[in-house]
Amino acid sequence: MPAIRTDDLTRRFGDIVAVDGLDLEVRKGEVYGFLGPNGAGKSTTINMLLGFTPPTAGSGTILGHDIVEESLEIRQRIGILPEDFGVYSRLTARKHVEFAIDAKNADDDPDDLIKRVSLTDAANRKAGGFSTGMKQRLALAMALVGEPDLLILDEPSSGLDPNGAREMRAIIREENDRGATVFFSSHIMEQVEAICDRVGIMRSGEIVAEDTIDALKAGFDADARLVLTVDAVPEGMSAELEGLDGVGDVIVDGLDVIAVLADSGRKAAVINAVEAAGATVEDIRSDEPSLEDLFAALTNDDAPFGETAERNSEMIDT
Ligand SMILES: Nc1ncnc2c1ncn2[C@@H]1O[C@H](COP(=O)(O)OP(=O)(O)OP(=O)(O)O)[C@@H](O)[C@H]1O
Repeated sequence: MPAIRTDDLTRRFGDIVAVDGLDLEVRKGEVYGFLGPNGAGKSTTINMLLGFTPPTAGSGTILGHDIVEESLEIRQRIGILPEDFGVYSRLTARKHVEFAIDAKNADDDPDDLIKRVSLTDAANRKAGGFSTGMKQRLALAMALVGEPDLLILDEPSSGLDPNGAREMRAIIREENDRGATVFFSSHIMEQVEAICDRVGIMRSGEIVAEDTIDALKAGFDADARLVLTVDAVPEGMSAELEGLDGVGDVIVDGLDVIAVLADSGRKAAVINAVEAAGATVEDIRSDEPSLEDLFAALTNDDAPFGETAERNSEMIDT
């Protein structure tokens, strides 16, 4: 039985199709990153999974329970960190965690959970005065109550400082090591790359690619980024290079000239054009695309990898 499964899950808001026939399967024990640009439908999907938003059509299960009919059973077994977590201003952090423990009939020590999210110094303060990152830490402490089988986290790192983001990663790993499945949405590619077993990339309400990050990258042309180190950058060279067939963006970073190639067969043409412009090429490298490049290719029509994206056999037809 998968941790999460959806069949043709759909949600419309008037004329807007926020989630369009989504078929998703998150396996037990994996860390699954749910990616997509603003407005792609991630939060709407999560809200349907959590029983906050009813689907217009389709169905879904979490740990075998129906997301519409059995949301109470589901809540007992999962930990959630919703988008826009609202605190009770007049209650302390400890009271919030105690509430969550009572609601789940769990026997956690609230102070242990508060310590895990580094809020010990603020445990007795009213949450109304908390910063965004502190509220996020508090929400995470509440999500961890009762050793949930599945954690569903909507942008868990939003509002966190770099230390907080690192701690969040560590907690996700610890929870996964204990056996929990983790499903989270994020815009932070380093975070995703560091902890996900698989990712699904959503666009306009549909999943456009789903696989391990390595497999997704392998489907792209590894030579797609050409980095030339030159002795000088003649004026107007970037514009000239961008005008070449098969060449997308050209970025100049000091004496490095980075050309994004839609066609990796155009390397020689770029090198010739750089030398024709009066520069000497001192070093040549080809970089593999980053997850950020993949994301751009799959979610942005103008992105330089758009054509290669379609060639990836792992890509799902849209
Ligand atoms: N309550 C609502 N009423 C009307 N439209 C909505 C509502 N909730 C979401 N939408 C629309 O549904 C689409 C998907 O939004 P959603 O919030 O799910 O995207 P998202 O992928 O989570 O975006 P972000 O990364 O910005 O959080 C958007 O066009 C949004 O405007």
